[in-house]
Amino acid sequence: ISGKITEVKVRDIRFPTSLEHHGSDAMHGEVDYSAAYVTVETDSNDDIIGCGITFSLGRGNDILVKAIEAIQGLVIGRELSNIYSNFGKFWREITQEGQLRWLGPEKGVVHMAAAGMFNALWDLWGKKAGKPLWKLLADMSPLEVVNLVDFSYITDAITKQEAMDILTRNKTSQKEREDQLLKRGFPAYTTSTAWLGYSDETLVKKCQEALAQGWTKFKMKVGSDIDDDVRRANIIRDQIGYDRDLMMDANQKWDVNEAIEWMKPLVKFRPLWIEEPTSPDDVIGHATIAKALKEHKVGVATGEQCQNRVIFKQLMQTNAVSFVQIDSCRVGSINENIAILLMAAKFNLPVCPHAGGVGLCELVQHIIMFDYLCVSATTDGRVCEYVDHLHEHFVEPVRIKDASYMSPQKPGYSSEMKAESLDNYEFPNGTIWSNLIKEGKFKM
Ligand SMILES: C[C@H](O)[C@@H](O)CC(=O)C(=O)O
Ligand SMILES: [Mg+2]
Repeated sequence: ISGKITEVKVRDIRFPTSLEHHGSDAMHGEVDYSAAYVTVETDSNDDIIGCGITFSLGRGNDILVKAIEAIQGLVIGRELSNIYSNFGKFWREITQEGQLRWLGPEKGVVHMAAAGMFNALWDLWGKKAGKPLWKLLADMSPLEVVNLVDFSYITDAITKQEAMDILTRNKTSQKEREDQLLKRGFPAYTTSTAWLGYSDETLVKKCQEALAQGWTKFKMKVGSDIDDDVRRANIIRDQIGYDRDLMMDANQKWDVNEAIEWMKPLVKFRPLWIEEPTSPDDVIGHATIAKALKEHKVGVATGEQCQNRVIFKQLMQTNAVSFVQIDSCRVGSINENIAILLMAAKFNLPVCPHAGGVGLCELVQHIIMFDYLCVSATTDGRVCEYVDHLHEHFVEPVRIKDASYMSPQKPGYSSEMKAESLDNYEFPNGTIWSNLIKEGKFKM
């Protein structure tokens, strides 16, 4: 790939989802799904622009924009051939930059900023290669994949050679899985039916709509009030029955012992997992909860706010996680997510990605499809989250058929947003926001 990066732009894009309580949970009451939206331009004459996002809940999205601007200078002027010929090395150069790393390292705003930048660089690579990213990755040799990854701090859990072995053993059967993927897609579950701020009537209506659309796996929010959780779980089980799967998500609400206690009246609803029962940094706490819930056959899921591959490693090493929830915008883009997929394969744990928000479904579908084709090589016990909001703003929105993600076909990472949406939802001066502010519906 020839050419040089000439420009990186970042925009603060926000959607007023709080107006209808979409996205609400026990810790994040009123949220405005937002994207720090990155575009990367080059000096080639092909009009191709790499588009990437990183995700936030509204306030603070401007901080993400600033953090991405802080790495702009490290990217502008770089030759594409130099970046992509050893992408793992370039990833390390950016995430370990001697001054910026003090703000992380590899965690929080700076790491999410790196995710936004690398997501745009991945989109650019896919578009230049003329392939959707799942396919670009799937067509790489095991060695090329391994070279995308920074193995520092995880070699006690997985070596490069072990990663090569995992990728190599799956190559011969890859074609069959690709045929399956193109026909059937990758299995999904829905979270859109049971946000915490929805009334009981909305809950029933949304469950019925989802059942009519063929959904078989559902996630509900818990953790604000135990009686409320029991009532809502009853409503949902009444609607979906016990042949379908139900997952529960506490979004970090509890202390460790509180989580174990709180789950006691909920285990009778047979949740497949309890998600984020406690602080995302508490590895031992997750292990304690997982051990206590094992007899009830309730797994522990976590990852959407897991800061990097090191914490994922520890969660896996200590049996603290039963479902690994990678996220496309929290850790350092595809490069770091591949490290997590490889560790999950080594520890024999299913990866069930976190998605939703704005654009998270569009992006993470590529990663889980690559996992199916080249890393785990199975869909057994695997399911990718789906949330039915804001897809209309994307040039290639996700396609769901029979409760499965159908594989994206356009070149790139499906991360490009429509120009009109960007203009309307730019914060605070886009038309949507200036009207809301004028009408007094939003306070700065
Ligand atoms: C604040 C977000 O909507 C969060 O509740 C999403 C989440 O936890 C999930 O989708 O899982
Ligand atoms: Mg969650």
